[in-house]
Parts: sequence; C-alpha cells; structure tokens
Amino acid sequence: MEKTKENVFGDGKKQKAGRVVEKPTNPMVTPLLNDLYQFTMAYAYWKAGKQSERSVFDLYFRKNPFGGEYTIFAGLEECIKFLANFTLTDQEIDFVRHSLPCCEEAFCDYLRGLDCSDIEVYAISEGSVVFPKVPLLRIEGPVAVVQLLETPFLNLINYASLVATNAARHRFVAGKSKLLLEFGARRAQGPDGAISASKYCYLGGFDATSNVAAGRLFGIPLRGTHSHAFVSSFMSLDEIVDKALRSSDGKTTCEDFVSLVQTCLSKIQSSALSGIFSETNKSELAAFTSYALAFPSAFLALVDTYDVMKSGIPNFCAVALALNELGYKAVGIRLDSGDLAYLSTEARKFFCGVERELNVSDFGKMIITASNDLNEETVDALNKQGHEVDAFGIGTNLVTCYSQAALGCVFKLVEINKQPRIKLSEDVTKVSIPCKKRTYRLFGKEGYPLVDIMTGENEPPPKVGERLLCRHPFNESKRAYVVPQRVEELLKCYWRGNAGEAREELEPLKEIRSRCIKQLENMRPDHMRRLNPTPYKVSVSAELYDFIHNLWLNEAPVGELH
Ligand SMILES: Nc1ncnc2c1ncn2[C@@H]1O[C@H](COP(=O)(O)OP(=O)(O)OP(=O)(O)O)[C@@H](O)[C@H]1O
Ligand SMILES: O=P(O)(O)OC[C@H]1O[C@H](OP(=O)(O)OP(=O)(O)O)[C@H](O)[C@@H]1O
Ligand SMILES: O=C(O)c1cccnc1
Ligand SMILES: [Mg+2]
Repeated sequence: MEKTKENVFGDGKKQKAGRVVEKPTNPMVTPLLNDLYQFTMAYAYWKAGKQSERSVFDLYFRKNPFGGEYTIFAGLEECIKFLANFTLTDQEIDFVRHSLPCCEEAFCDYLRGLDCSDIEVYAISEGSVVFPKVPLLRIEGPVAVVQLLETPFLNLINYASLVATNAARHRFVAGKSKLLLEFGARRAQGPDGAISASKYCYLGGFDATSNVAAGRLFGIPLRGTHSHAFVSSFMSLDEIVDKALRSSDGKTTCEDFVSLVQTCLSKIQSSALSGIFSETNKSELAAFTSYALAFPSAFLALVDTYDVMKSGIPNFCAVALALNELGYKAVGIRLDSGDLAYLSTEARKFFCGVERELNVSDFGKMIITASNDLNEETVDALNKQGHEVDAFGIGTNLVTCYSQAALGCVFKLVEINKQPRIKLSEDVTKVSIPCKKRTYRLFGKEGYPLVDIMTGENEPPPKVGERLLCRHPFNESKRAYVVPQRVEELLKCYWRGNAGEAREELEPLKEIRSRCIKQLENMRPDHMRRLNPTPYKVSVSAELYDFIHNLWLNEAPVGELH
C-alpha cells in the first residue's frame, strides 16, 4: 500500500520521482541486515572498477515446500519498501569500514552516495501461486548495489513465502467454510517471526489473528477467546459482586444474573439432557458467568479446564441460556484438549439437544472452536473422522513452519554487461538458467494454468491459439506442445529507480490475499492434493533451451581420462 502518512516506525521516505513508499515494517531491515560477503564483494567490485557494471540477478527457489507442488509468493511489498529507503548512515558506513579487511576512504564516499535509483525490479505479483525455477524477482542494476540486495531480499521473501504457503495448505485441508485463526505469537521465532507470521498467514488465507500489533499494523481482523487461567482464577460464584446485566435492547435490567444462570443450569439438569452430567464445577460456572457479564454480546467460553462434557458444556449452556433470556446470543466454545472430533460432535449434539428440549432457536448453531497443537495432519485426520468444528485456532505448527524450516530461495547472477552467465553444478537441479528472461503462464481450455515458460528477453511472446514447444530446461526428452487459451506475463516492473511512475502500485494486503485465494482456487486439483500431487510444468522455449545448453558446453571444461 503506498501512502503518504507516517509508518508507525517513522516517516515514509520521499522518492525522487515524488511517490512515497513507507519504511519496511521492521526497522531492523537496513542495508546492514546483510552478510559480510556482500560488502566484501561490493568493495572488491569497486576496487576493480566493476561496481557499475550492469548486472541481472534472478531470485527463485528450487523445490516447493511441505512436500507440495505449489508455493505462495510473499514478501514483495517489504522488498520495495527496503529499496525505496535504501541508504547507509554515516555510523553504518563507519561500521562497515571497520568490518572489512581493507577499506579505502573513497569506498566510504561511494557507499555514502548509494541508493536504489539505478535499480530495476521485475516481480511476480505478491500472493501469486509460483513454482520452482521461475524467477520471482529479476533485479537489474549496478552489480555492487544489487549484490547488497541479495541477503535482505532473501530474508524478506523466504520466510514470508514459506509461512504463506503453510497457511494456504492449512486452508486447503480445512476447507473454505471454516474460520482459521492464527494464534502463533507466543511460539513464533521472536518478534519479527510473530509479526511476519500474522501478516503472511492472513495473506495465505487465514481469516484473523490473535496478534494485536499485527491487527494494528496491517488491518488484519483480530479474534480471540480466553485462557484456562481465567477459568481457574475463580473459586466460587460468591466472588461475583456486580451481578446486574442490562438486556440487549437496554429496556430492562436483570439485577441478579448469577441467579438467572443458576436457574438455567437447573433447567438443563432437570431436562432430558441431564444424562451426561450431574454437578458441574462451580468455579468454572463463576468464570463463565463473570466473562458473560463483561462481554454479554460476545460470550465464548473455553470449556475444557475441568471436564468438557460433565462440566464445561453444561456450564456454558447455562450461561448462554441466561444471556438468551436477556436477548443476547452467545458465540460458542473453544476446545483445547482431548479428542477434538469426539468432543466437538458431542458438544454439537448437546447444543442441538438444548435447542430441541428447551426450545431455544439457533442454539445448535453455536460456534465450536478447536485448538491444541493443530497442523495439516490433525485437521485432515479430524475431517476423515467427522467433526463439528467451525473454527480452528492454530499456532505453533503454523508459524514455526514445523514441518519445513526454510524455503530455499536463491539469488543468482544471470547476466552481466549483456553477457549471459550460468552457474554449473553436478546436481542438475542446481544449474542456474542464464540470461535476462521473460516468463509467462499459459492457460489451457479449462481455464487452469498449464505450464510456466521462460523465454529469452527478445523472443516474441507466446500467442493465444498458437502452438508452442515447451521444453524442460534440463531434460531433453521432456517436452510438450501447448496451444494456450490465455497468456499472462508474470514479471512486472515494481521498481524502476528514478522513473517511479512507470511501475506497478503496491497493493493493499487484502487485495494480495484475494489474489492468493483466487489463484489457488483456479489450480488443477491434482497439483493441490496432499498425497503425491502432480508437479506443475515449468519450461523454457526451444530457443532458450538451445542457448542454455550451448553455454553449458562452453563453460564446462572437458574431462580427461587416463
Ligand atoms: N480426533 C483426533 N484425531 C487426531 N488427532 C487429534 C484428535 N483430537 C486431538 N488430536 C490431536 O492430538 C493431540 C493431543 O495432544 P495431547 O496428547 O497433548 O493431549 P491433550 O488433549 O492436550 O491432553 P492434556 O490436556 O492432558 O495435555 C493434539 O495434537 C491434538 O491436536
Ligand atoms: O497449540 P498451538 O497450535 O500452538 O495453539 C495455541 C495454543 O496456545 C494456547 O495455550 P498454550 O499452548 O500456551 O497452553 P496450553 O495448551 O498448555 O493450555 C492455546 O490454548 C493453544 O493451545
Ligand atoms: O484467543 C485465544 O483463544 C488464543 C490466543 C492465542 C493462543 N491461544 C489461544
Ligand atoms: Mg498448547
């Protein structure tokens, strides 16, 4: 989002072209958030007089995370904010000078004048579904400056894309209709881990977060319940001093809400529902009653502190019924332990029983939230068993990306001074694809994306209805003809140095999230399934294929056998 107002961490910096881009969300994102070797190389480029040579780097990953066949691209907005505000302070330059093995004063002068006015960044739109080997970003500019962007860009994109993908995978398994709440702040990897997780889980399809700072920074809806501590902090109903509650229409006041709750509990106890329980825990009842007095129109109770079916659920129902008599509708419950499939089903039966036996409309529709170490597998298991959960609160496994620690985005030189460069490796998957490239997504008859194709910069773009040979970049035998029904160019200009107007606008997070959801919905189902998904095809044009392989032969020394 491009605004003229202040970022919470300070002023937005004015670009030369007049557009204002806020500072990165995290004030630690400065040019020093870098590996020493970027500065070492910048110095050596400068010393060799090479610092301004025009370079092109691609940022891409080699393998999709979580055993899947897709990734969600995230982190672009923060990269652009970083570029827009890229400058080294005198103190930072001083620190760099002392950190390098040698450093002439003139290099410090060079650093003092550095900004990103000579950099161009082409990127896939944030929130897009992306695939291995296809550049997410193409960065062009003076080699010494671009080199200083590598580590910050990778830092800003790797975790963002990983956790957004994790969120998207949780959404996929939970289904569209479930409410997904990110509860990870307490278990995230430090403050940035928490803030980034909230932002990018929302982008990846979560509905809300419990993280208040993220709510404020990004406008993400905030949601939450209460903890066991609140329940166990109560000893008895006598603790409730102010027992009065006004009805929802404000016309009447119930002077003793506690007694009303007790009457409602007796009603449930003397109904046909009484089979499951006898006496409920009265300190829990006190906690629920007190919470309802605080939030009569948003009453949601954690029901597993003592015993879900023998205490938590009947106590909750008593308070919900009392609220109902005053015109309020309780929201629901949270389950945080035990067999969530069984307990949610039993809870739903109980709610429907109350609706039927006590004639309270909609009581069966109470929202059941589940939490407790949830992940893709447990949600999938719950689905297979059958459950009545409406909302999942997911923390640790989601935000720490427990099942895969990192996405392996890399930053590779593909061209310098208009000369293509290649990085060879014994491992074919690690050979880089040289040249400044264009990339396209080709869509088939059914509207699904069929293949991504990379071409040389000056090749004509693929045309709708025209047959095109798509080749696997490294495997000679893998190739296919494609007649695209729609062609979408993937890389768009998001940063063009001084010419600030001639580039894409940064979008609000909500729009990025909508793109993500829409693109995921438009993927062919076999790419999306959790078990043995079909790989999406990533290819190069015939011309680029020949070029790569000729360059490969030129650069690879011929072995000698003795
Ligand atoms: N029906 C289910 N199928 C598969 N996994 C489930 C089901 N219900 C809950 N789980 C998961 O099983 C694990 C249960 O955790 P754990 O063994 O720590 O028990 P707990 O219910 O938290 O008990 P306690 O309250 O004593 O800690 C959690 O990860 C939870 O998400
Ligand atoms: O399990 P997660 O996916 O990380 O979700 C967040 C968890 O954090 C809260 O309790 P916490 O774990 O702090 O305490 P408890 O589970 O031991 O009650 C909450 O009750 C969830 O269990
Ligand atoms: O609001 C909640 O229920 C919540 C928030 C964070 C962690 N666990 C639960
Ligand atoms: Mg827990």
